[in-house]
Amino acid sequence: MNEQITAADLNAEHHLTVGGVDTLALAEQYQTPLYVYDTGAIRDEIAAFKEVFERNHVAYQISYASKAFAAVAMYQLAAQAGIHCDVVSGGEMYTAKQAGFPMDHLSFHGNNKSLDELTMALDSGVGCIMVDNFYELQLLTKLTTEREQKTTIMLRIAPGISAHTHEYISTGQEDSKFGFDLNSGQADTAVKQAQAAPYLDLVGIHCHIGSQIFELDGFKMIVDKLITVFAKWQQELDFYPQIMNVGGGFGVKYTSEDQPLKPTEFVDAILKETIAQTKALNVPMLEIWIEPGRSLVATAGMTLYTLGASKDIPGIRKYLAVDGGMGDNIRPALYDAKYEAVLAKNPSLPSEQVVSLAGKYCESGDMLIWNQQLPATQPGDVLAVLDTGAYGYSMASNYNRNPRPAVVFCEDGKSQLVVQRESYADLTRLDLPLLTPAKAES
Ligand SMILES: Cc1ncc(COP(=O)(O)O)c(C=O)c1O
Ligand SMILES: N[C@@H](CCCC[NH3+])C(=O)O
Repeated sequence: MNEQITAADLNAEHHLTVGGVDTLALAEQYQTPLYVYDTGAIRDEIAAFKEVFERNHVAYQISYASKAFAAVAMYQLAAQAGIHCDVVSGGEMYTAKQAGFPMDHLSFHGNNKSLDELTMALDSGVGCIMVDNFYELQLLTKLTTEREQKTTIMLRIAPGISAHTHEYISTGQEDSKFGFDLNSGQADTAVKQAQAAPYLDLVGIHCHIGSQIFELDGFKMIVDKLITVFAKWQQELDFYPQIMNVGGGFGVKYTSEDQPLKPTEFVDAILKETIAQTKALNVPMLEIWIEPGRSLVATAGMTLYTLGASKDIPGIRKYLAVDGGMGDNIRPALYDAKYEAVLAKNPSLPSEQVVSLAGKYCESGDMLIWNQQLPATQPGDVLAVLDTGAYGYSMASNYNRNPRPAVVFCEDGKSQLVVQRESYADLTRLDLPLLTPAKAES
């Protein structure tokens, strides 16, 4: 059996369950493709992060990076769990607002926030703006001065440290579009400008080195580098950051080949390094913020698909096609990301075939999994692709005019639809007919 599934995940009929709900019943009730989440697992991850901070007696904030999975119900779950959220667009901010999320618990990120988005953040009382560049700093200084509105900010710093991950999801290196460059002194200038802005309250420094990180080194390096800079800023600029935000990026296990540390082990190491370095450099102990996205939701989610066509090329490969693909999970095509799938009706059956799981989109690259071992299958069987909870639904598209799937939350044996399946009518809702009058036949 797939090592990510245990006997406890199967019910008496050997069907795969999620949050105690039978996945075959979910496929039947809500149709496929379907994103399903074990929300108890998300709550457990949040509780585990809190426990590490509390065990180390460090003041903290957990800010869920909602780009990983944003929906009204997810912001509500985050609010129930008492954590903050990050948003990176007017759309995410709006969704959080619609969810009734406390806006002062939002942080607003982005490397090109528009005037409209910044105004929306100020109008709705967003808790902290993560200023990314000089253009934004000037815009925000002007806006807050005109409005005479005190606004809490942090500066996002590019520390010049590369994380060992896919280059598209590595963000901390010097050559990055995000943040004020530390090594060239841009960050020092930004601190001075923020200090001079009458309505900006610079409470801390932010840094995020990338996503799906498996090693501690990068995190330890940013802690060391930031605290060294903080010591310098104390002396030279009389600037004492209260908060050090180390971002997210904690790697998760997608396949049996992945051997990540537990997300909480990353945090434990970050806290211990911070305690040691602040003591060593005589910097007051900092409040630590983290921004986990993937690690809160990835393994709590899976996607259910129904098998359809197959193509067996003798001596080459057997393709099995599912009723979704790159429109609901772009990660394999975009990052060569790996996933594993199981047969929902009995994940413990022995493997009888090696297949490659194709999507239904008009692209040869629309492949979800290469070389997956599976028991015997037939059209109509439900497959569960595991660990799709992060950057699946949130990066979904309507490519080929396929409606996006529904999302269902499951917990304690009960399921709840939280995002409806798009309909064909939804697809044309924003389309307008051609205005040019038909040419008269001559
Ligand atoms: C600023 C920032 N914070 C947090 C995250 C969340 O990262 P992850 O989903 O890898 O935890 C990201 C995405 O990489 C990010 O850009
Ligand atoms: N979307 C990426 C992660 C990007 C993180 C955003 N800064 C992924 O699926 O892995």
